[in-house]
Amino acid sequence: MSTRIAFLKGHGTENDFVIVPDPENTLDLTPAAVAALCDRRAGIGGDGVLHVVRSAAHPEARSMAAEAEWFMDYRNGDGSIAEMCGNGTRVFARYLRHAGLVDEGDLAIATRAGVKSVHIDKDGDITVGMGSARLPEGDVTVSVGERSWPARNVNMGNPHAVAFVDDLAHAGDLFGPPPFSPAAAYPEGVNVEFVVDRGPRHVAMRVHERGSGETRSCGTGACAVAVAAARRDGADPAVTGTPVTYTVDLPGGRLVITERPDGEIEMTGPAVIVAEGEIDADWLESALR
Ligand SMILES: N[C@@H](CCC[C@H](N)C(=O)O)C(=O)O
Repeated sequence: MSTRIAFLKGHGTENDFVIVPDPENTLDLTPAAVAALCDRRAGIGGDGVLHVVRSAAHPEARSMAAEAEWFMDYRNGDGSIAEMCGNGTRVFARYLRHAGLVDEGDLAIATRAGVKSVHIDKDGDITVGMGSARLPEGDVTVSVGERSWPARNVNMGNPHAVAFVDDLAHAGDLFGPPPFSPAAAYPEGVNVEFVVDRGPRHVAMRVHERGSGETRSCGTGACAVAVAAARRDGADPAVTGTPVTYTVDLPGGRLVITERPDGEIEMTGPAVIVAEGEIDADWLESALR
């Protein structure tokens, strides 16, 4: 009988994840193993993996252990490592609650982008304090087919290029990453958001994620879009002293993003656990050969 590895499947506005609880960090989750798990035909399927580890047991999180017991070791679907995943943080919190490891209310989760404060509401939604956005200077152009748009650099711990377009269909079929220039703008790659207006402080977007392709939602992307839209609309909470809220519609659902005068950005949305089971360790091993 082969060894079994517990897993769960969850999503946040249809950004879906394979959740692998591994409190003592005993699993060797190589990039190839992550890609095999995320494969939608030969594996379980997901945009990424949420490796659930005690902060004290992970070399990248040990320094955060006093503030946050749990570390979200997030991996993209192609096995690459990303600094932060907004939807993943909500789903991670939902898992901790589901497993009885935390209560409803406030908790802290360690990520590669620092400790994030999370609130699990009784009504089911989860709010994540995403930290503040950085808006690096520099002009970037994003292209799809014959069309090109200027894009705004927004860093939410991970990099984003936000392009306002007339029609989300202009983003085309995002099988491959849309080219951007200059290439030097994002040496580590970038997540690209295409945005249209839906109404006052209400936008809709599509996203091509670094390491995962087009996904049905991206939490850090929605925050980047809200900040880019606010600056375009002349709204800066740091200047006015008033919080600004944008509703962001994504193919997989809706997120509400509030930027406060101190720069802190709060993202609120759903997070769902849909299944749990066991991975056959022999299959995973053979998938790596
Ligand atoms: N889907 C995530 C972002 C995941 C990381 C991203 N693909 C990257 O490489 O930066 C989210 O909800 O924020």
